[in-house]
Amino acid sequence: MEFSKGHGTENDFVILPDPDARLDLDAGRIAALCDRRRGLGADGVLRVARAGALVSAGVLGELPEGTGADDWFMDYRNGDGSIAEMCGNGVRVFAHYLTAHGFENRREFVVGSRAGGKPVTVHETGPVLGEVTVDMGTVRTLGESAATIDGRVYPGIGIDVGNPHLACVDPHLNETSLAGLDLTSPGFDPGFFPHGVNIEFLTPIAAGTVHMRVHERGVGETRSCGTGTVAAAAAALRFDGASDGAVRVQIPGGSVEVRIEDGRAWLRGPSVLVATGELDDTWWSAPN
Ligand SMILES: N[C@@H](CCC[C@H](N)C(=O)O)C(=O)O
Repeated sequence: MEFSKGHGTENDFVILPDPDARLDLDAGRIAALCDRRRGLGADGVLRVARAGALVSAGVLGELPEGTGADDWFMDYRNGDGSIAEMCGNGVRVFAHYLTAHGFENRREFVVGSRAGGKPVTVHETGPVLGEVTVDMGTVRTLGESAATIDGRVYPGIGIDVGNPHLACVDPHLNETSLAGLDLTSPGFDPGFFPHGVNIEFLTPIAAGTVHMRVHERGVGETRSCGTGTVAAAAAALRFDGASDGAVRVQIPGGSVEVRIEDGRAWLRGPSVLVATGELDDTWWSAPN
């Protein structure tokens, strides 16, 4: 069974080409595959399948908005095996993979996701390096909430980018103090976020840039989160009393550019394809 491995600003994924949606991606298998000791190791899995095939296989109940049956669908799974609606870094890596591996000849096309079809523009696509812009769609503000770390409260704003985020802009944070935060298990209000939440901690905008770290639902702290960078940019602009603008978001794994206009966001950043190989079928049928 073929796999590839790739990352977007060090948010890493195992990519499973499965155009006809034949694979059984149960949570135990995904968790074993993503485990950094007993599996290949990754923050998540991207299954590459036709949207129509996923509907026929019963993985999707119906075609998501803006997605055609022949569109490629990013069937995203978190490292713990849970399903998430969207992954911003994942879409960039997915689009790069499709073009670099001959699944797609166009440079502009739609990638299906559970949060709807996401138009992409592939600026560069080499065997290793890619650069992609994703039209992330609507950024929806959910209201004020807060995260806690070691009893300290970080006020934040709930933001829906297809998946849920709590973006906490703290004017007392700088790059150094941000690096010192313990993001093992930040607290949040489960009444506000009944399905869990991705939590971003960030500095205000200075010279067009924010510094951000993230704790992802279903994974833990990651080196980057694309949807999280969009939520962070929206929260940072709002902190400055603005709604539109371009923000460079610096994360531990690199940096990306987010542009927000009239409540819609675009995410531009790199993608790296690291390896392609074969998973052992015996291991896949009973991972241990
Ligand atoms: N890393 C992703 C987000 C993946 C999903 C997230 N953990 C969730 O459960 O919502 C990104 O780049 O956006």
